[in-house]
Amino acid sequence: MADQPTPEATTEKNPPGEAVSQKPSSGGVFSRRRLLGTAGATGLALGAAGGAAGYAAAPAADKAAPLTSLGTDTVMFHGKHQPGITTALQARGHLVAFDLAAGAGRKEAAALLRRWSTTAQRLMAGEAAAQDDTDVARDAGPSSLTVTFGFGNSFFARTGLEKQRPVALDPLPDFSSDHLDKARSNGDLWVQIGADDALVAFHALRTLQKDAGSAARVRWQMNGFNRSPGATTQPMTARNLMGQIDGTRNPKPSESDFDRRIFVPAAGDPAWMANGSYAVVRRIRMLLDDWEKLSVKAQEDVVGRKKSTGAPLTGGTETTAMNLDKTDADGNLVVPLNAHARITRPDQNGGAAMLRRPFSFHDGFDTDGVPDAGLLFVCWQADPLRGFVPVQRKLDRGDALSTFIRHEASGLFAVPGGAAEGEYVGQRLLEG
Ligand SMILES: C=CC1=C(C)c2cc3[nH]c(cc4nc(cc5[nH]c(cc1n2)c(C)c5CCC(=O)O)C(CCC(=O)O)=C4C)c(C)c3C=C
Ligand SMILES: [Fe+2]
Repeated sequence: MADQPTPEATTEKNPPGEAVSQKPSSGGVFSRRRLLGTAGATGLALGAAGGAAGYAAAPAADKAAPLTSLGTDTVMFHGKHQPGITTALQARGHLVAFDLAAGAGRKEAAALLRRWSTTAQRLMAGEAAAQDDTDVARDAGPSSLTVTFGFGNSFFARTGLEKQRPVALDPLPDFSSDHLDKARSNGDLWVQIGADDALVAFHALRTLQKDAGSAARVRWQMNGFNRSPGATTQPMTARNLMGQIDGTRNPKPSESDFDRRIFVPAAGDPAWMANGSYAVVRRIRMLLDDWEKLSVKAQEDVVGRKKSTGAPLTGGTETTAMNLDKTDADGNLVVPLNAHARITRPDQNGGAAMLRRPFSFHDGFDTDGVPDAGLLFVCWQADPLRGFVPVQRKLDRGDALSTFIRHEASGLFAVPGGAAEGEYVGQRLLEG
């Protein structure tokens, strides 16, 4: 099995938050975003850069120097893990859940995952869809397109695979602050699409939806975005719609416990989830009218970090360790007890950790002018009971940020390991 390039490339040479592409032809590693002088990533990297393949390649006579390398950046479909987990944040994202159609079972699901995998592989390589391509992504390279597939709890009963359902897919507990819309939650199948070009991302979404044919129909869809590569003068961790630097303390692939925290072990249970991960998806509305009324100082107390730099309120730079015990001249804790960045720390939650890989969203304004905007919070972990659940329980009991956010939809999905060459995603489940 060809592993995806491991993100060790995020080393001292590449500051936290920088995306790195590997260029297999030269064997060397170069950072596209360093070349472009930008970032907007989570400190996670990867992607093999290659020439734009398939219909993205212009006739030789017309070839002009590319404006940037953004279009040619390619992430590999085949690998130990699925793409879109440790891949640097992309500028555009679609999250979409499908339900199997009445009468569709294991056979139809297997055929669908086979079709989807073929499409994902082709599109991620910059090729056209196998049939009836719409030309929407024509002229563009793969633009770091990733497609990631997952299974929801309800998938297993519908396909007669109950015995294969992981315990980790048991429904998430209710949280007292939840305002969940069931119609926009969960689903039999989940697809995450990310790309640095909006047309490339839409093209993938539409192609995969057409591939579903009569086997499955869309249950819900959410559209998100992040900063575009090249927008900042230097590599930086992304900001969210509250203006905070968000992603600083994500686990790093270079850390020794990264794999253990984020991925199911190769010998894990059930066997078909080897090298997979569990994705928790939450549509979190930000109450921006209230948030924006706060002074910057008050906003910083909510999080426990400086808004401008992301540094802890106890001093230093973005990556300086937070001094949890530091007090001011009046004896008050500098980082308040309910500050979000204090209470979400693994050392305050029995070691619970997750990899946050969100997209921002903005779905217009309500009739009263209130923005329907926030965070499509996607987090990855080897086991939600040792990742999202204990931390969200803690947040539910008293997080300073909770006054300014509302969880509106929720999903939990089992995302199997990456497909080997010649395999489709989920084959070990569907044909095991
Ligand atoms: C249950 C998990 C979490 C939810 C839900 C959540 C929502 C949420 N967070 C921010 C903004 C920030 N979060 C930050 C850190 C942080 N948040 C979580 C977990 C959840 N956040 C964790 C595990 C951490 C890291 C803790 C640590 O290891 O120190 C930060 C600080 C900077 C950073 O480290 O990323 C910000 C800012 C928003 C806006 C939000 C919901 C909309
Ligand atoms: Fe957070």
